[in-house]
Amino acid sequence: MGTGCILRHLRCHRRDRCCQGAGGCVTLPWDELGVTAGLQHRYREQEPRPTARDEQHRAPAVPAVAPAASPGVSSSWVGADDGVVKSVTIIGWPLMSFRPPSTPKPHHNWTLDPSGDWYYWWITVMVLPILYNCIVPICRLCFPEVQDQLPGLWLGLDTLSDVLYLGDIGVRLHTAFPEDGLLVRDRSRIRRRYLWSCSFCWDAASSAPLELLWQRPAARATRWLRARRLCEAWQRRETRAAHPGALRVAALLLGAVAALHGLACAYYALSVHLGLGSDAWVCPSGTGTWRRYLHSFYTATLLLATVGDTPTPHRVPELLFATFSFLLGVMAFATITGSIGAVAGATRGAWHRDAAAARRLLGPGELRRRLQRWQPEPALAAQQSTLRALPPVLREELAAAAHLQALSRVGVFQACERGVLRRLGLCLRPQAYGPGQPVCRRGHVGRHMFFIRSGRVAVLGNDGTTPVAVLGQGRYFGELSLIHIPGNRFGNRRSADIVSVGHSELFVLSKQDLLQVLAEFPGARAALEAEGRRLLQLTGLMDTKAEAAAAAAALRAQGLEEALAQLRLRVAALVAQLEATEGHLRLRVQRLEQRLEQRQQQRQQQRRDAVARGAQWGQAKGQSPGAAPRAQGPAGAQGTPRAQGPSRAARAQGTAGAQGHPGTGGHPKVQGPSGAGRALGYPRAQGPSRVQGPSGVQGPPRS
Ligand SMILES: Nc1ncnc2c1ncn2[C@@H]1O[C@@H]2COP(=O)(O)O[C@H]2[C@H]1O
Repeated sequence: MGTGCILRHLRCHRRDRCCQGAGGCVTLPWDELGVTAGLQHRYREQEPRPTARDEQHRAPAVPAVAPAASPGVSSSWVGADDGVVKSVTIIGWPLMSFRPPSTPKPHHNWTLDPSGDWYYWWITVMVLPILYNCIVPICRLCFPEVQDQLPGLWLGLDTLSDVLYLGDIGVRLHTAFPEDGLLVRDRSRIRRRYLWSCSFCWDAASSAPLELLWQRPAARATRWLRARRLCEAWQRRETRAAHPGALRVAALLLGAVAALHGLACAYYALSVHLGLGSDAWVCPSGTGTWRRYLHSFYTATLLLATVGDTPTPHRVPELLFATFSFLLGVMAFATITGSIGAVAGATRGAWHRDAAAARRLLGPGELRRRLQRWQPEPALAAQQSTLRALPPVLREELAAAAHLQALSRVGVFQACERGVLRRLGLCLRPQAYGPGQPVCRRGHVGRHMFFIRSGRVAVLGNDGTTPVAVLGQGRYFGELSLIHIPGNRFGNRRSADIVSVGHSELFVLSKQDLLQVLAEFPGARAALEAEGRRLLQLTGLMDTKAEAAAAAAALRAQGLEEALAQLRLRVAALVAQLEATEGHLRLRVQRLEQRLEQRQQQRQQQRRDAVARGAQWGQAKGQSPGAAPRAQGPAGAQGTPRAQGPSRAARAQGTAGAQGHPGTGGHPKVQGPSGAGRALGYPRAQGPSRVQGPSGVQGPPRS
């Protein structure tokens, strides 16, 4: 939390309602949530503020529609606190205090906080009757003279311990219990939980008044069943002790002494049974009670410690007892060795050292109590770092193994193929949230979707304080702003504030990954969209007009797309036709050119032949040089009229059509294309009708 925020809080310290708005403080029903305000503010800014680009894509307006509690979603709220003003104090400084706008008049709810002082002192007191019942009745049973000497004292102590036992049941019926890191103070829930638990069975059995049926100290044997409470008391003592290691060693010694005491009593009872002083192994007779007890305790110590310095047993009961004691001793030795190792273990010691330092710094108060209840989540960080270090294939396998079970519990993915879940599992990032820590903030641009692995989150209403729904394990949220649902009034913005109720563990999936997965698996997308639409309709966040308009626009767009597709098809067919025609024409033009060339060659040959014949004819006549016939074209003599220069008509045609080129030996020029031919880009390709016939071929070049 920034300094500005703290100052703002200090300014509105005594107001009924904190300032609200972006960057300001938001009042939450702390008494309902049981959450520190500091946590709320600290994490308010967790989701990034919208960027300019996001602003462009934002929905037209964020409406002020009160989301109704959805019938399909549980809206029960647990963990309600006592409704008084909460404050956060650090080293004596009241940093902030909040009073909800409509705080109900606090009513006395007699419940004990299990981490509070009252409970701590009660359970410390309970150590005495439990120890009494574990140690004294067996002694009274095995040493009848002890029972007989002070019957009044034992009756009084028994009664007192029984009263305390019953009182303990009463205390347990009023002790709040933590759920997701929050205390449940609802008496009916506390009662129900205790009465249906195993603890109640043990407690009831340990308080059973069997002495009414059998007036012997052995009837109190069931009181031992309360020994579990002794362990709890010890653990609580440890959390407050400055030197928990020493406390554990003390507990170990106490346990050893109790075991030795029990064994000593059993040894004495066996000795009485075999006859006191009847051999060297049994307890000697003729001494006082205290002396006999000490002798028994000493022998039990030797037996249990497996020192082996005891007199040799001869009789069967003696042998059995000694063997049993040795076995017990071995087990006790192993237990003690292990416990000493645990005491020496650094991890817990370090935690306690840190916690003690933090407690000293924080002093008494709300924050200290919350710190005591706080449990770090080292597992998540370890998971992440381990996964990062692995090769991709192994990482995928591990991610699937780790997340598949949790993901398959998510309703919308239950029907999905395993491939979707595996793919999703690879993209998920676990994240832990503390009590009251915000996960999403209404109006912010959505960038992540969340799956609840454990714990619960509350969806807050429009006022940002009233929970409208509580989502538990296996549920998901934050999808509405990521997937495009036509008619969603909030568009790509969060439609509600979401806070973690207690300690919760979520899987976070980024928008990019979600869209990628949904693109690969359209079935999952359809399911998610259908579910989102249902939620929007239930919460009244669906703009039906916009939805209808979007549906109509989609229909129009679909029609246009279909028309466009048809148009594309027709164009493609035309292009194909054009290409075919073009190929065909090119082929024809080539063939015509070849034929033209052949004819031209033939005519040239004819012309050469005609000239040669003319020359022969002249020589054969033997004419004089003056009367030598002019080398006339064959047209003038006998030459083929075609070999002559082009006639006027032919020439006229030649200009329009293919004219022979005098300079190039009368090659006819193929007329350039016109119209479609030119459009084809083949200037020389002309239909055969345009290719000049032989009349177009010019006569032989003038030499
Ligand atoms: N009434 C509701 N019940 C359950 N979930 C809700 C309710 N209102 C909103 N949400 C979820 O809270 C999320 C807030 O962010 P989104 O709008 O992205 O998506 C929203 C839904 O997933």
